[in-house]
Amino acid sequence: MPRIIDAKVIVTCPGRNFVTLKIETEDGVYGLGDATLNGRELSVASYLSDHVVPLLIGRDAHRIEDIWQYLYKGAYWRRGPVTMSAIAAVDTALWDIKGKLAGLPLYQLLGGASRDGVMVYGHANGVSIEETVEVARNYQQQGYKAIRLQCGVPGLPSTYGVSKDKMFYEPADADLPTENLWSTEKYLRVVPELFKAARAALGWDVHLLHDIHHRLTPIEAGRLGKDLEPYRPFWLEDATPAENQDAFRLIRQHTTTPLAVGEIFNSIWDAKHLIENQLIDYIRATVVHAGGITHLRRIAAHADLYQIRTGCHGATDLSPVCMAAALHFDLSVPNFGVQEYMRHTPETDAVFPHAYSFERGMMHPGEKPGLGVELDEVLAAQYPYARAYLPVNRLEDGTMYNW
Ligand SMILES: O=C(O)C(=O)C[C@H](O)[C@H](O)CO
Ligand SMILES: [Mg+2]
Repeated sequence: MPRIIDAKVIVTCPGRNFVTLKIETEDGVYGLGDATLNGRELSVASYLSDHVVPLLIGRDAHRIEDIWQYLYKGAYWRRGPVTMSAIAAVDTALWDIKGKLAGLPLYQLLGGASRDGVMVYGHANGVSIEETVEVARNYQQQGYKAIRLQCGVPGLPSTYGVSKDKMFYEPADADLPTENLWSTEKYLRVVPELFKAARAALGWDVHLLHDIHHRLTPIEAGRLGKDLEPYRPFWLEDATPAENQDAFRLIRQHTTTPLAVGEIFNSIWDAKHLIENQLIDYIRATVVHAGGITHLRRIAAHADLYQIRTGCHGATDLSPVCMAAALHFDLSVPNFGVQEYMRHTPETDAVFPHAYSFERGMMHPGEKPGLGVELDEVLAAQYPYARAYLPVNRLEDGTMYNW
C-alpha cells in the first residue's frame, strides 16, 4: 500500500496568500491539496499542521473515503469552513496521489469525460456601464461563451466586483479590512440598465451572469430578477444570504431568472433544503471549501436528482490546485453547468505550474496523471505570507451590512 510518510503545509503569497497541503508516500509519490480560506488562511494552516497531519502518518493513501470519514466524524466538531477546507485539502491530495499511481488524469478516475471541455465564465467589470460593456466585448472576442457583468454604482465610491485590473480581480485588498458603502436603491437602478446595454452591444449568443454578493432581501432580489428577465441572464448569484434556505422560496415566487448560490457552503447540509425544494438552479460549492472532491461529488449527485447543475466557484483566492481539481470534476460530472474562471497572476502561475488550459471560452484539465499541478517550493518560499482581509460593507447611515 502507498503509506503516507509525511505531510506539510506550504503558505505562500505570490500576489495573494495560498495554503497548500503536500502529502508524501513512501514510494516517493506526492499529492497536493488547496486549503486557502481567504482572509482566514492561517487558521486552516494550523488546523492541518497542528491537528490533521499527525493523524495521516502511516495511513494507506488509497483509502480516500475512509480517511475522509475519519477526519469528518473523528473530529466530533463537524462542518464549518475551517474544518471542511482542511478535509478538502487532504482529500484533494489523496486523489492526486491515486491518479499519479494509476498513471491517469483525475477525471478518468471520476468516470471519464462527460463532455469535450468545460465552459467557463470570465469577469467583465468597469466603473461605468460603458466601460463594463467594453470589457465584456473584449472577453467575447477572446471566445468566452459566458461573461459575468459587474459595474460601479453611481453615488457609491466602490463596490464588489469592480477592480482596476480587468483580468486579476483580488478582493482581499488591504492589511486591515477596507470599508465600503452600500445602497440597495442605487444598485437596483443600475443593474437592469447594465444588462440592457450589454444585450444591445453583445447580442444574444453569449451567456450573461451577475453576482449580487448576498446584498438583497428576498423581495428585493425577486424584483431584480423580474427586471432582468427581458435580458435572459444565465443566473443571478447569491441573491440573498443563504443561512435561511427558505428565503429563496420568496425569490422564486416572483421571477423565472435562474438562481445560483453556494460559494460559501461547506457541506451538503448547507444545500440540502435548497436542492430538495428546487429553490435554486445552480450549486456553486467547490472543492476547497466543501470538503474536497469526495464530498462535492456527493452534493452534485444529490443536485442531479432535481435537475440542478453545478457552477463551481473559481475566484483568484482558490489556488491553481483547486482550479485543476474543479476542472477534473467539471469534465466528469453529469450535471455540469458552468465553471467560474478568474485568471491568476503570472507570479501565481509560476509558483503552481499546471497542465490545464483555456481556449475560446473552454477549459480542459489536461492529461497529466493526477491533478496535473506542481508546486515550486523554492519559488514559493520567496513569497512569505502577507496579512490581507476581505473588505467590509456599511449602509450609508453607518449600519454594518453584508459584504
Ligand atoms: O467569485 C465570486 O463569485 C465571488 O463572490 C468571489 C468572492 O468574493 C471571493 O472568492 C471571496 O474570497
Ligand atoms: Mg460570488
